[in-house]
Amino acid sequence: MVTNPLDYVEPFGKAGASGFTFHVEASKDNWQELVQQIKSKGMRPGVSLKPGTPIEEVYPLVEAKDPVEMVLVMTVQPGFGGQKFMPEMMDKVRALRKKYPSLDIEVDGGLGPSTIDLAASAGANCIVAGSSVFGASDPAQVISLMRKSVEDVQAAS
Ligand SMILES: O=C(CO)[C@@H](O)[C@H](O)COP(=O)(O)O
Repeated sequence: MVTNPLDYVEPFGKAGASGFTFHVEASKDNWQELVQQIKSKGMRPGVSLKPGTPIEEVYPLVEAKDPVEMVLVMTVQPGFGGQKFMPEMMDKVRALRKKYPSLDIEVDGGLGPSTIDLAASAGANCIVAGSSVFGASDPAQVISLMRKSVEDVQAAS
């Protein structure tokens, strides 16, 4: 998380990033400008929220005339890898999926074989995973397992 995301839009765009996700907590006063700047640099805008932030805070950004295209629900406190997944964050994912059936919903923190089904069944379709992949003896197998969990939920809905 950075506290001044606007400062990073241009350098990230120049570096070739395809998406730019900023924290709603760090952009209360300028998220509209941020979204416009991100799009003007050819990147896809997303918004993230910390575990203590109510999900309702991102609704205006999803429903704006110039909307974000992805919501990232943090399932740990932002900062470092290897933390424990917070299952109670799935209430936020469920609320988002119910309200926005085709929105990209990402989860980040503590995702792996033991937590992926909870996230996928709640409606998450983009998964950030660090420790479970990089610490695995067979990373490709862990990725396949998680992809299948998401695909199985999508196929059933
Ligand atoms: O960096 C953070 C949070 O800021 C981590 O959540 C990683 O993005 C994912 O790491 P694991 O939890 O999968 O180890």
